[in-house]
This record gives sequence, structure tokens and C-alpha cells, in this order.
Amino acid sequence: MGFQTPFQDYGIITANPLNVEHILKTNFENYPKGQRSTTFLKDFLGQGIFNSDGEQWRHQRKLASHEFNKRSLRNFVVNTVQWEIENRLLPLLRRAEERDEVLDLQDILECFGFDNICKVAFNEDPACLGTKEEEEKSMSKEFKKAFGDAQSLSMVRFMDVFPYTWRIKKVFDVGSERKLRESMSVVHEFATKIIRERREKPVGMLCGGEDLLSRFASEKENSEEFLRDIVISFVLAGRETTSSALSWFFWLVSTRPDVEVKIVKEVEEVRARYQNSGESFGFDELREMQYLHAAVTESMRLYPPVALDTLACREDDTLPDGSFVGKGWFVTYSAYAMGRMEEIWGKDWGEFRPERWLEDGVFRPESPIRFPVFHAGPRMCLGKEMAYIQMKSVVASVLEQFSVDVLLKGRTPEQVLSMTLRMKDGLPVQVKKRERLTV
Ligand code: HEM
Repeated sequence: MGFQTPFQDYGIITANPLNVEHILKTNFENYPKGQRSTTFLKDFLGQGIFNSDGEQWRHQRKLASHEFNKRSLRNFVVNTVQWEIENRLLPLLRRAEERDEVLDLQDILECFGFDNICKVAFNEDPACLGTKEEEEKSMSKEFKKAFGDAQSLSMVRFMDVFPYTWRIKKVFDVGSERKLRESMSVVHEFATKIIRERREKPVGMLCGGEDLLSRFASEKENSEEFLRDIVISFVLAGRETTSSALSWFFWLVSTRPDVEVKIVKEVEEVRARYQNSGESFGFDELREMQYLHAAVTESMRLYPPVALDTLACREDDTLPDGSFVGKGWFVTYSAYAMGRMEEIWGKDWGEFRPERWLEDGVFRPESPIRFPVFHAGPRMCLGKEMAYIQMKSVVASVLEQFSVDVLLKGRTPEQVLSMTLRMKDGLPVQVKKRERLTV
């Protein structure tokens, strides 16, 4: 379907896998220069990995992907997640259980995601899930607020019916553009301060220099601005994606007690096999949780965190379904629609069925073209492994100790699409201590 208005870029929305393969692998690019669909984020992300193009992007992606594939980073991610689960998430749930409190699980998971990505990206603890005192003391409190504001104010630019209103507001420094400028300057100043501190202290003194910033900062040719933009990109990528996936997951599982029992049974079996007496799990243990891996993936099929994604056409082209696409037009593919197509998933596409991902009990991945939840092709998500570590750790540790009662009286949460697919009114839950299943 193509459309044009005097105010919008030309565009096509598709869910046809052949079209999706075409746009992800040929003649299309992410975030080209000069497009309304992409400039809205440019001021915020600068030359960060999401926005850059051509040679510079290739260089950044190469550097980032080299670091992302290192075992030491994986260990750092696992340790960071374990710490946050044992010291913050589980104690918070225990307190809520004792006090019979109702919690907004979406909000808690977003705080968890933010703490986690800030530690992994630059070894700062915003203590968003910590105690009030911890949060007050934390340098990152202001950063968190400003980051959230900058992200939503950038979206205001994109959602505006008239593409030039924001440019006029920007020139006169008024309204949402003034607020955006102020929030961005808090984010940029905070990131720059951390980068300067990191450059002054030799790598090795700071947590073994394991966070992403230390890894990039050790290369002298990386400018301060480059480092700042790359850090902001990582925080943006990791901030709401995993929490969106987990919120929908916990809601879906609450509607399927049979799936929940299978997950808990698997978690208890792994715990027993490894004779692990802690409260969280290591990488090898998580890797053995194949049913859980399938359940998390199945949940993202129905509720992909990045529900829509847009690329732009480099030269006039024709899609495999015959649609003409002009140079500079953008094509949006809907991972949400693709996850619900009978041609791809069969007649039971509407059922939450983790088993569809398992072959002899082992997870069998689907082609990223048919399941483009993490994107596909040269710009595929770099944090996929990190995301699975975080999501599986949270689910395994929480469901092992608690049952999560969703207080929606059978209603489906209302969706709201910002950069990620969120629940409009959060996810109200009460947790109860779980009796052990006998393994
Ligand atoms: C369930 C969780 C996640 C999902 C569903 C997800 C999905 C995606 C998608 C769809 C893209 C392509 C976006 C675009 O180019 O328009 C992307 C890119 C990216 N993601 Fe993720 N992501 C997740 C978690 C993470 C995490 C935790 C990180 C770690 C920091 C991360 C790092 C990145 C980076 C760096 C890119 C840019 C790659 C490039 O443009 O070359 N992601 N992700």
C-alpha cells in the first residue's frame, strides 16, 4: 500500500516476506539524510550507530560488533544482570509480597532495563530500582529523566501532522523544541562528563574496563563526540526493548498456566542439575533453558518490541509484489503484522504456543526475514544475545520464586506505540511466593 500527502514523505507499508527480504538486503538504507522519517532523531543521536551512514557507520558497526562478540562482555552482562536481580528486583518483589502491594510490573521492568543498560554501557548505576536514598545519591537520576524526555520529545517531531512545525519551533527555541534542547543538553553533558573521567583514568581501574564505553574509549582515535553518540545509542537500544518484551511475556504467561508450569519445571531442573544455591543463573544454565527461550521468542512473535521499522529507497525500484518505490521513499515493514500471518505461522498463528519453536526439545530459530523482530541483514540488532540473557534471567529468577497475578480481570492490555510497543496503563500485578514444584 503506498500513500502520499503534502505533509508526509512518500511511503509504503508492507508485511510481505518477499518485500521485506528485498528491502533489508538490497538498495534500501536505514536513516538516510534529509528524510523527515529520520531527521527527527538526528539531533539526539548525532552520529551514533543508529543514525550514521556510509563509511562512518560501517566503521562504528564493525567496532561495536567486535566488542559485542567478546566473551568478556558477555560475562560482564551476566554479572550485571545477576547483581540487579539479587540485590534489587527480588528484594523489591519480596517486600511487595509481605505488604500485599499492587505493583506496575511494566514500570519495574523499565527501571530494571535502564539500570542494566547504563551499567553495561558506561558502568554507571542510576539505581532506578534501588532505594530512594540510592537513587537520590546517584548521578544518573537527572540523566534518566532527561533521556526519557528527549526520546519522547523527538517522537513529537515525527508524529506531528505538519513536518515543518518543529523546525520553526526549533529556530525560535520555543515549546517542545526548547524542552528538547534542554533535555538533550543534560544528556549530552552527563555523557561527556563520564567520557572525560573515563579517559583520565587508565582502563583496568574501572571494573576491569569491561563496560562498552571503556572498550571504545581505549581507542585514542575515537573522538569525545563519537563516544557520546555511541553511548546514547546503546542506552536508547537497550532501554525499553527488553522491558517491552518482558511486560507482554508476563501478561501472556498469566493467561496460560500450562506454559508457566513448564517454564518453572525447566528452571527447577536446571537449578538442581547445576546444584546452584544462588537466586539467579549463569550463562550455561540459561543456555540450557530451551523451553524458556522458545516461550520468550513466541511472546515476541505476537508482541514485537519494535513493531514497525522503516528503511528508505536509494534508487527507483520495484518490490517483489510489483509495487513501485521511488528514490527517497520510505518503506515500513510491520514485524507485528508478520507475527500474525497465517501464511507464515499456520492456522494457529493466534495461539501462544512455545512448542512451535522446538524440535526434539531444542530451540529451532526461524529465518530473520520471516521473524524480523531483531531486524535482519547488515543492520541486524547487535544486542540480541544480551537481550536474551537479560530476559531469560529475569523470567527464570522471578517465576522460580513467585507467581505473578495480573490484575486485569481477563482484559488485554491496551497497546501504545512509541519507539517500542508498550502497555498504555502499565501492568498491575500482585506477586505471591511460589511453592516448589517437585522436579
Ligand atoms: C528484546 C530486545 C531487543 C529487540 C527486540 C531489539 C530489536 C532491534 C531492532 C529491530 C533493531 C533495528 C532498528 C533499526 O535499525 O531501525 C535493533 C538495532 C540495534 N540494537 Fe537491538 N533490540 C533489542 C535489544 C537490544 C539491546 C539490549 C541492545 C544493547 C545495547 C541492542 C543494541 C542494538 C544496536 C546497537 C542496534 C543498531 C544496529 C545497527 O543499526 O547497525 N538491542 N535492535
